[in-house]
Amino acid sequence: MPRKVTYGVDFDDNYDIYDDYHDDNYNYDYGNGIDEHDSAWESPDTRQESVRQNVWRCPICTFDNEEYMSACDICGVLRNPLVKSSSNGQSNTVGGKSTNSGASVMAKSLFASSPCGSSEGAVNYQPQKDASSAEEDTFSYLHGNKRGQFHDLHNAIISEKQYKVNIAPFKFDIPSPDDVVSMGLRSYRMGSKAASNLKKPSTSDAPSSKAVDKPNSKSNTKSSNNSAPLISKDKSEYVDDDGYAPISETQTHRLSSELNSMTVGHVDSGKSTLSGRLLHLLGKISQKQMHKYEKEAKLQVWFVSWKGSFAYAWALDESAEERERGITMTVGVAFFNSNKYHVVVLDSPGHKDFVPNMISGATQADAAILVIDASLGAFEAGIDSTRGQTREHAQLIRSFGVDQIIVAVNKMDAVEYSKERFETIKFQLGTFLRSCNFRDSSVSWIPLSAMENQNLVAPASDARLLSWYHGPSLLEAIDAFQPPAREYSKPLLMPICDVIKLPSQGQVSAVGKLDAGALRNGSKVLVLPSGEIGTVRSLERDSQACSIARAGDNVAVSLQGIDANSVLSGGVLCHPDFPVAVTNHLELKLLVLDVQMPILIGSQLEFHIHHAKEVARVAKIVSLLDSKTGKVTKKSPRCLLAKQSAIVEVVLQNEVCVDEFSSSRALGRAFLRSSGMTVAVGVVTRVIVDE
Ligand SMILES: Nc1nc2c(ncn2[C@@H]2O[C@H](COP(=O)(O)OP(=O)(O)OP(=O)(O)O)[C@@H](O)[C@H]2O)c(=O)[nH]1
Repeated sequence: MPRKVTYGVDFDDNYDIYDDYHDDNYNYDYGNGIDEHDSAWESPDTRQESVRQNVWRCPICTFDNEEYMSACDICGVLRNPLVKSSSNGQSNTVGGKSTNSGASVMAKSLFASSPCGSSEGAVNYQPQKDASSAEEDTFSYLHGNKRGQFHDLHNAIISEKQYKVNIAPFKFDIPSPDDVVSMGLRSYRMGSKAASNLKKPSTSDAPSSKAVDKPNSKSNTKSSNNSAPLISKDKSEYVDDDGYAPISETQTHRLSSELNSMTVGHVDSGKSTLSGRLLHLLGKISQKQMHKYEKEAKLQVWFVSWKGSFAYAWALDESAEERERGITMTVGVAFFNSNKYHVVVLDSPGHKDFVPNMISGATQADAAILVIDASLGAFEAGIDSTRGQTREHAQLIRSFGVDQIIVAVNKMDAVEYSKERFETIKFQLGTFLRSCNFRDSSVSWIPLSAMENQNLVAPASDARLLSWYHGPSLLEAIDAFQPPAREYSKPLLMPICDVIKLPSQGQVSAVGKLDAGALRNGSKVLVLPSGEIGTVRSLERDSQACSIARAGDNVAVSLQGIDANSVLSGGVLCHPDFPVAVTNHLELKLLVLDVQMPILIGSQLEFHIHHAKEVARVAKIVSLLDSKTGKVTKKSPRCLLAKQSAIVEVVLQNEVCVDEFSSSRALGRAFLRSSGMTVAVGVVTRVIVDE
């Protein structure tokens, strides 16, 4: 296949806006010291555990743990480990601080040998002393943090009875009867009956065990910048017409990770139908509900020839206007469980007018399903550089750092399941995706039909497809995604995508995905840009109350002690000791897309960053960069043309919450749009504080 594209933007593989911003740029390796980009981050050597009433603050991730916890519930750092290591039996601590990369050594010793054995050179946990003597022990914070290991470590510790570490069972908070915020939200979403039936969560609701990811948590929510309501769906499991049984509850107990998967693609490619069909097949939409959708859809689309598949899109396109117009306008949110993941489906709008909503949704995506309409002429329209959204969506999700995608070549029924058509699409689109810096190994190609239920959750049954396709089904391809890395060991950061207000009760909830850190009921949070501090009153994940949420979780955070008007979508919740910058003056490294009009000094553009949108003026074009090397090729050019990369300064009409990309991916990616098109993608290189 040719390496260079013959159309579209030539994104160089080396150009780091599309590149991976790999671990060397963005690594929290405590074993090697501190991330030099994060100035606010104290050296573990200088950080001390702070103890407040009934809680102790983890020195690594800043999470406030209950007094009885011996290890941080989020990052697993031991509160008070006794380190006895090295083959000569001497402690590896100097001045009370660990001199080696303790966590990985400890994890290794725990997993490599019998938990109660004490192999040479291993670090052993001593039976814990009483609380007072434990307090006297030297703090020895763990270094060498590798994501995921701490939880395993933590689990290994708490399951090992010989080592008494005094970790009391996790205590779950049940909303008190007068907790109207929590109940209000729940009844709003699930109906009062569901609310009253809500059981006390089981102890397996601890974040590491993911028990909230129950297959019968059946809510679909609609999220947008416009405080769209969170709407519930009926719940019941059933066996599909095709005999496909949904994944069982016992299977889901093995789920390891939450995965935010976004469906993107050109208008009418079948994103909502595909998402709705998946939910239906996986038992997330009951037969009863499906009949209801069918009836409603039949009434509404009587003027076109009726297709049963309309009803599937109904599940995701919930607003009256979306249903009436037959298009998705905001990002539909729903959940299902695959064998490996708790999948959060973000169904994005394909119409170009709603790309800003798609951008907002993409802030939360870990992986994407790029839906392609295989019908003759439709694929060509989607890939068209001026009118098609396939290209824009692929560019946008890549520049959001999403590097693993499934290309779902949908509507294969419309082309008689033709292998040639599939191969043509794969060749043309594959060339473009490579030019956006998607690696071949991170792209799966799945031919399917959402309407005829071919190759979605089980192998295809149509002989025309079976004759040449023997690869994975869509669900298998989803399970093949690599688990997303999470920033558990950083201070709390949650970009707010939506705000739910219950004015009658004066209550407010911020909705979003935790980008870093963790939250629990009672945590203090700083709300920016308003600068107010509130207290977490309750947390909801998948419409279920939970006591704790951590990086990667999509939650509704109900706040108290705060003016509801100070919580805005586009804002941020963060740790009070680690505020992010709020500014209207930024330096950006940009890659200009396939634009017709040059970008000039003084150009007014739409500026998008996480869930915020502002008017931006290009104040200065500092330099042009070589797109291969990133070196400055020209200082102070007068304008920017298609495919050029550059350093620019922009001034925004209002302040937004930002961070440099090297410190925060979520707060450091920006998009510039004009006349309904994305004209440039970029990263924040400097937050400029004006005198
Ligand atoms: N033949 C055929 N039609 C399909 C298939 N999947 C979806 N459709 C039809 O394609 C049309 C658009 O489907 P939607 O699911 O609304 O498409 P969408 O991509 O979500 O649309 P937007 O979100 O508005 O961009 C509807 O008429 C569907 O019935 C399929 O597999 N085969």
